Amino acid sequence: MPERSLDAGSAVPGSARPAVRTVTVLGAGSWGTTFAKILADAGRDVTMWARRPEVAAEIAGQHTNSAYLPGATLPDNLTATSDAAAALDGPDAVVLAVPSQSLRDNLGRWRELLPADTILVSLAKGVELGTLKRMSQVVGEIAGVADDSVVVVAGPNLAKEIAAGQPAAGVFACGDHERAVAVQEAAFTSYFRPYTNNDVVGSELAGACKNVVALSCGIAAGLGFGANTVATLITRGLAETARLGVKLGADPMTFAGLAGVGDMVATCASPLSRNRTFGERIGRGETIEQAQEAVGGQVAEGVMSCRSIRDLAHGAGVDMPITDAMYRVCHEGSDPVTVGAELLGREQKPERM
Ligand SMILES: NC(=O)C1=CN([C@@H]2O[C@H](COP(=O)(O)OP(=O)(O)OC[C@H]3O[C@@H](n4cnc5c(N)ncnc54)[C@H](OP(=O)(O)O)[C@@H]3O)[C@@H](O)[C@H]2O)C=CC1
Ligand SMILES: O=C(CO)COP(=O)(O)O
Repeated sequence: MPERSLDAGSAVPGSARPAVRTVTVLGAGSWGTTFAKILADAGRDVTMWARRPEVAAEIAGQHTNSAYLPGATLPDNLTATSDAAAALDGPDAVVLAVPSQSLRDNLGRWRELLPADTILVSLAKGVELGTLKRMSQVVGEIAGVADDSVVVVAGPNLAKEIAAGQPAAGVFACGDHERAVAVQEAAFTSYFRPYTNNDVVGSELAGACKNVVALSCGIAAGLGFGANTVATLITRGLAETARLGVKLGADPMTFAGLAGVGDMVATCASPLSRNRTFGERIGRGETIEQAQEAVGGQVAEGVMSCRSIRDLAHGAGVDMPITDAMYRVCHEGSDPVTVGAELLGREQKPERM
């Protein structure tokens, strides 16, 4: 049984707020499936698109997604298909839940199928290689909508915990407050509490950058270092994230919120994080390929985003030493111990710089 009635998302009479009663989630990985479960538990009729027919059949027939969320049972008002046209037959909102570097290609295939005026929601936490665009900018370009009309989901949201019903909060950022509230209402359950925020730039950059910092925390753990080292990386990682964000127009307070410190702490500290796990394997001396295997074919966005965020920071004239270090480890084959020593030995400076 859904927790909330289907009327919960009705448009407020006389208001510009769109109603969100039916939702399509494009992508059936860990977070896509968990977010779909949240929406269904909140009373929405949800259709998922999975690129592999067997995944769609399992979700629709058995109400499970054993490859991504073993042990979780999905609600009856959540179904799935591998036919994108069928999935996109008139939903009030469309949630984009594929990895960042695949969003442009996937969305290009779906563009003609998107219903007019549907609310587009982005779950991806990354910065596109080459274009250095945030995900809402990619969506804006491909779907032909204003970037800040896209609702961006951020915050400390490790999928497996939320799928198990553990309490968490998220932030839904959008330049159009009514759209953010419409999705907030559609995703409010007893275990997931969404907040709204109008800082799309800050929320997206916070979500992308923390994956890179989580790699560094994983490496530190893999090298055998303890809480002081991890806390130092979290704090200085947040400092360089905020430096980039503010330079690119973000509200500095976003980095003190769920999208900032919230997600940074959850991802950098949890063994459930794919990025942290990836880093830990590297710290233990494994190769990039072995580390990728450890995350079971799932996406560790920081591995690609350390390159795009580094390029973005260079272009903006912002110093991001931890991101630079992760780029060198992941893409230039640098030794994590040497890179760590260089990070510590940088020129001394005041904390707030
Ligand atoms: N997992 C989490 O806890 C959270 C994840 N996020 C973010 O959400 C986004 C999606 O993550 P998540 O659901 O966890 O990802 P997963 O790696 O768990 O799943 C990716 C999904 O996208 C599909 N897909 C479609 N096209 C591609 C492609 N070209 N390459 C790879 N996969 C493709 C995959 O299909 P197939 O199964 O066929 O490979 C799969 O259904 C990421 O940006 C992530 O950072 C945000 C918050 C929490
Ligand atoms: O974004 C996440 C938690 O908020 C998930 O992090 P990972 O992709 O590292 O698992």
